[in-house]
Amino acid sequence: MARRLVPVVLVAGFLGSGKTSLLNHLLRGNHGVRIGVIVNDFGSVGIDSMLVAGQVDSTVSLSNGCLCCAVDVEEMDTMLDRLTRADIDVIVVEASGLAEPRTLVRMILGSENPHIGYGGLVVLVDGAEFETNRTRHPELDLHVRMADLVVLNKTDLLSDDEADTVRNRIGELAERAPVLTTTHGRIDPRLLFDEVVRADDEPRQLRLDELLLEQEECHGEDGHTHLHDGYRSVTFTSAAPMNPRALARFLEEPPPGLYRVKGFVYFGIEGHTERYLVQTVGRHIRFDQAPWGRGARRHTELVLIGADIDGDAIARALDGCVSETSGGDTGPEAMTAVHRYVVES
Ligand SMILES: Nc1nc2c(ncn2[C@@H]2O[C@H](COP(=O)(O)OP(=O)(O)OP(=O)(O)O)[C@@H](O)[C@H]2O)c(=O)[nH]1
Repeated sequence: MARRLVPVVLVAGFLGSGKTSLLNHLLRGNHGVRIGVIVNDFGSVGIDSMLVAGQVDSTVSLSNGCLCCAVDVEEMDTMLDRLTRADIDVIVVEASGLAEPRTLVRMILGSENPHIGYGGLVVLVDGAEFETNRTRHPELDLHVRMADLVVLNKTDLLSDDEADTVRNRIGELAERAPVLTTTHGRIDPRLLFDEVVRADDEPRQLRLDELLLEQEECHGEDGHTHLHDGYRSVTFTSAAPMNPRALARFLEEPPPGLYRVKGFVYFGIEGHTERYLVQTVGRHIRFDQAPWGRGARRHTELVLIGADIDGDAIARALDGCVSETSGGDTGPEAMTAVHRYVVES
């Protein structure tokens, strides 16, 4: 079996854009997922980590300033290592409002920890302050461009027209990244990580986050009804093998709004008939090879998740990646298109 990887999700955004709010929202509505948190405070007082909903055990706080300049890769690896040993399902790094996301992305992609995988760069935008902030800090445009997912926050402070204007601006910058519109960072956690089914679901004491969730539900404030915001998932299956070049092209140039793809693929090419597990976040692609279970039917099954995606167009594009419809090109050499993304375990 391929090793289970702990995704590391990076949450960035300018000062006050709503990162801590989003993190707290994830911690409260975690659907049983064990979330490890690295909070990167700017300055010597760990304010942000104090604001993170009581999850002190699983929080590693950096009180020595901005992550991108104060922590080298080895130090980051030590923190990630500590969290992966603690039986964590996902790690969320909240970057300080001044951190440079590019450095963080490089740190995760360059990490030598074999237990972690890149979980995506989420960039928050303060809808009310975006134009002012980007005038003063032009580098914010670059941050939005790099995002795998943009969260347009604080829309309660905007009229519909103003929200459209900011959304269009983000669309120009981020081109294909999905844009979620929300308040108080309330996005659907399932966009960032999978729900986990545990064998030990027997009666037990509620954890703090579950208590908080229950309290929110009592007050009718559970975010679930507001979460969806155009987010949806599409499933694709094919019994016929997939064309590696065509599928790689599809993943490299994902349709607008597509954020994640996960599942397994059957290429059926001589010497490459094993099961290829695929995970993408934005344009970051990863394949792992794994044997088929005994008696398992050879086929492809993908789940595609995004915001405002066109399910029919995606289905048509993937139908076009099935070998028999894509017109040949399926010799063993075609597998190089996929093998460059295979991670040896
Ligand atoms: N009106 C409104 N206020 C919000 C929203 N989201 C966050 N806030 C408020 O904005 C302030 C900043 O939010 P945080 O979540 O702390 O932002 P942050 O990005 O972690 O801030 P820094 O750590 O300073 O970079 C807080 O007072 C929040 O309560 C929103 O959608 N609407």
